[in-house]
Amino acid sequence: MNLLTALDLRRSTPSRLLGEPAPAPDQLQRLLVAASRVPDHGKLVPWRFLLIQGDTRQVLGDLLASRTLERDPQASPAVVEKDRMRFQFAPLIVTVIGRLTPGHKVPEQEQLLSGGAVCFALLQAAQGMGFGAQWLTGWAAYDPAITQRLGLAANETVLGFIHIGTPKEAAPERDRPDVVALTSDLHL
Ligand SMILES: Cc1cc2nc3c(=O)[nH]c(=O)nc-3n(C[C@H](O)[C@H](O)[C@H](O)COP(=O)(O)O)c2cc1C
Repeated sequence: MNLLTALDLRRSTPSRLLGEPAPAPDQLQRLLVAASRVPDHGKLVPWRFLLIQGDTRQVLGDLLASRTLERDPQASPAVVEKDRMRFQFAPLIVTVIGRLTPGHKVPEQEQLLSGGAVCFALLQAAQGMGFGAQWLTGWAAYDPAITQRLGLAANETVLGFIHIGTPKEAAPERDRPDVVALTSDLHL
């Protein structure tokens, strides 16, 4: 399949539809290498990967559940359970962490964009290898108590939790943007 066709066929597989098997270690390595081939102004490599897999997913889910109750003691059991399960479906979550260099001549926005490109490339690479994937953040990506437990430094931020696994069923399609309506010519 050529690249253009692959782009046309890309879609997310919701994490709840993802299961075993996960990419094997050599496949994961291959995915990360492919995803790292992104534009990077200043060659800062302003991102890194943190893998969440195995029992750690359950531990993290429990952490999210207790944090939810800490943030809102009135949270319903359904909400708490949803948070407990967030990392339970896909067997592998690749956390893409932005590592910003403040004050650099390359603006922080561009550093973040390079990391965003990594997230998107990872989705494409996973699908290209026959896996399904979804880019998720959710409140946990921005919660200081959680990001501290993930080991993020002060200049780091979660750009995405990329859930990867084997689709249990075909991913749903959704309406796509009307590019004609979104496109105009510059007239000066
Ligand atoms: C930065 C970012 C964060 C996202 N976080 C969430 C999320 O927390 N929950 C969610 O349901 N979708 C989230 N999405 C949307 C999904 O990744 C995905 O786009 C959506 O499931 C539609 O699938 P598609 O990729 O086939 O368009 C996020 C997307 C981006 C770019």
